[in-house]
Parts: sequence; structure tokens; C-alpha cells
Amino acid sequence: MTTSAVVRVRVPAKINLALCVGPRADDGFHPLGTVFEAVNLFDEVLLWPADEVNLNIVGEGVDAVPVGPENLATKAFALLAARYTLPAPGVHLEIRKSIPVAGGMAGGSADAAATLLAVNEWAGLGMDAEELRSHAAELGSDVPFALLGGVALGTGRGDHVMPIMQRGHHHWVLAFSEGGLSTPAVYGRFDELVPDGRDVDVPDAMIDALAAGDVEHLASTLRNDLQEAALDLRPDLQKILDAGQRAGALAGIVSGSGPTCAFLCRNEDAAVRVSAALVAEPGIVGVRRVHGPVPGAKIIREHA
Ligand SMILES: C[C@@](CO)(OP(=O)(O)O)[C@H](O)COP(=O)(O)OP(=O)(O)OC[C@H]1O[C@@H](n2ccc(N)nc2=O)[C@H](O)[C@@H]1O
Ligand SMILES: Nc1ncnc2c1ncn2[C@@H]1O[C@H](COP(=O)(O)OP(=O)(O)O)[C@@H](O)[C@H]1O
Repeated sequence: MTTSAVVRVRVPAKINLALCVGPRADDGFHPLGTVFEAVNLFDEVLLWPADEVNLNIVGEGVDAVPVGPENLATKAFALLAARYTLPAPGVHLEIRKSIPVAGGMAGGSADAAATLLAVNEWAGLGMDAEELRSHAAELGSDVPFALLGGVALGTGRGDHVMPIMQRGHHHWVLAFSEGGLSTPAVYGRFDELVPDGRDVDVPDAMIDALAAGDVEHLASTLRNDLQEAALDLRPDLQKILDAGQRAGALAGIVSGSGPTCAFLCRNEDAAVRVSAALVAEPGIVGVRRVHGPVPGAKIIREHA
């Protein structure tokens, strides 16, 4: 096999700048108004033809990632294989993980999105953005955003995504902590704490701050309705949020369902200071400076 037979896709993690959560609906999902931002922390998925489906995962947190049919990348391949005629009976998928597993940064969704794009390219399916989005939404609520990237408003389950006009460049510090948090468990605790849900309208002030490129105003509008539930399950995260604030972050927030904490900083120098302070904090297993927004899943044209 030549390296040109390999399709390689790079796909970003996300932070929810706003995660406004309504009451659980009869289908078990919560209506959302969410603002996603893609940041430069990437997984990669490599795909090449094979006689059967093989999956190989390397990198961050691999021991916690399922390698069977329940892996979201395998599911994405199976979904397209059931609907289209593909040039080979299987593929080899290699996932190179940098996005923390079960970290509230949508790493599994990212791998699913990357696989959809890789199969589309390899098999020459010619799917347009809407076709890809609709397959993506079947795989998980966060998967459509991983295709789109940038900054986007998510409604419905979070799977209807629309780009948001925004200016500027955001400097974030991410604090990774031991273990993950289960998304269904966090939504379940949210139901106990807030049975009637919250208002799902994303605050106008956030949309205005994004349009104006005003990072201080943006920091004052960050909102995560799942944060209280995540903190209830993981009270240790409050110390991390406090430490980031003390170190000079404009604001700190639990990323999605957690447990990753994300700190928005005024500029790169401030981010360097915040990350240096957090490295010494107990309970943090990794600190990473990232920026956003960045584009969604992209095919990398150089050889693997
Ligand atoms: C919370 C968020 C915020 O972006 O992401 P993470 O922080 O976990 O990455 C998302 O809503 C997670 O999206 P995703 O992880 O794709 O969820 P799915 O696979 O669709 O659903 C997993 C489970 O989460 C719950 N769920 C998900 C989305 C939603 N709008 N309401 C829900 O209640 C349901 O219990 C569902 O069974
Ligand atoms: N390719 C994948 N990468 C990571 N996790 C995966 C993948 N496929 C399935 N999973 C499962 O999805 C769960 C949620 O993972 P992830 O998407 O990383 O977190 P989160 O939903 O918190 O953003 C994991 O605990 C794991 O069991």
C-alpha cells in the first residue's frame, strides 16, 4: 500500500462558551442553546482500505477508549458502509488521540466526524455539507459541530449548527484532571438539581461580545448550565476553577460535561502565567494552552 492510499483527517476539540440546558424531553435528550468554539487541540484519523474493519488507537487516554463496534469512529464507518457502496469491504482506522477522553471536549465526536470525512474522500461519495451533517447528527449531538468548527450556535440537541459571526482570537488554558465524567451521568444530575431546566436562549450579550471581538465582555458572559451538576459529582473541580481565577484568568468554566476546566485569558502572556500557576496545582494531570476559533475537520493533504 502506498502512503497516497491513506486519507488523513485532523479534527478539533470544542469548548462550550454557552451551554444553556432546557428540561429533559420525552426522547431522553435536553433541548440546548449552545455556543461551540473549536480550539487547536486535535485528534487525527487515518484511513486506508482493508478486507475488514480494524481499529488502532494511539496517544492520550487510549486505555479508556473502546476498540470494538462501540467506538464512534467504527460506528461512523459502519453507518456509511450500510448506506453506500464502498470500494473495499473494510478499512483500517488509526486514531491518534490528543483530545482527553470523557473530558467534555467531544473527542469521540471529533473522531466520528473525521471518519465520515475520511470515508467520503476515500470512497469518492461526494457528500455535501448537509448530507455529512445529517449522518453526523445520527452518531451524536456534538458530531455536526466537529465538522463545522469555528464558532457556532447549536440548537435542538446541539446537532443543528449555524456559524456565528465573530472577530478575534481567544487564548485559553485547559486544565485536565484525573478520570473522566460521563455525559449521561452529568445530564442525570442536572435533572435532579434543576428539574424544570433552564432557559435555552443564548444570552444576546455573548453574541454581541463575539461580534465585537471584546474578550473581556465575552468572559463575563460565559455560561455552563451543566457546571453545577459536574461540580456536584466532582467537587474537587471548584479548587481548579478558583486557582485559574487567582492566577489571572478573565473567567474559568467547566468545559461541557467536564471535568476539563477552561480558562479564558486576556492575551497570550496572561495565558502563559495562568498555565504556569496551574501546573503546580494538585489534582491537575495536564495543562495546555490553546487558541480558537479554528476550522472543523479537515483532510491533510501531505503524506502520512
Ligand atoms: C454535554 C455536551 C455539550 O456539548 O458535550 P460533552 O461536554 O459531553 O462533550 C453534549 O451535549 C453531549 O453531546 P454528545 O456527547 O454528542 O451526546 P450524545 O452522544 O448525543 O448523547 C449522550 C447522552 O447525553 C445526554 N444528552 C445529550 C445531548 C443532549 N442535548 N441532551 C442529553 O440529555 C443523553 O443522556 C444522551 O443519551
Ligand atoms: N473514538 C473515541 N474516542 C474517545 N471516546 C470514545 C470514542 N468512541 C467512543 N468513546 C466513548 O465515548 C465516551 C465519551 O468520550 P469523549 O467524546 O472523549 O468525551 P465527552 O463526551 O466528555 O466529550 C468515552 O468514555 C468512551 O467510552
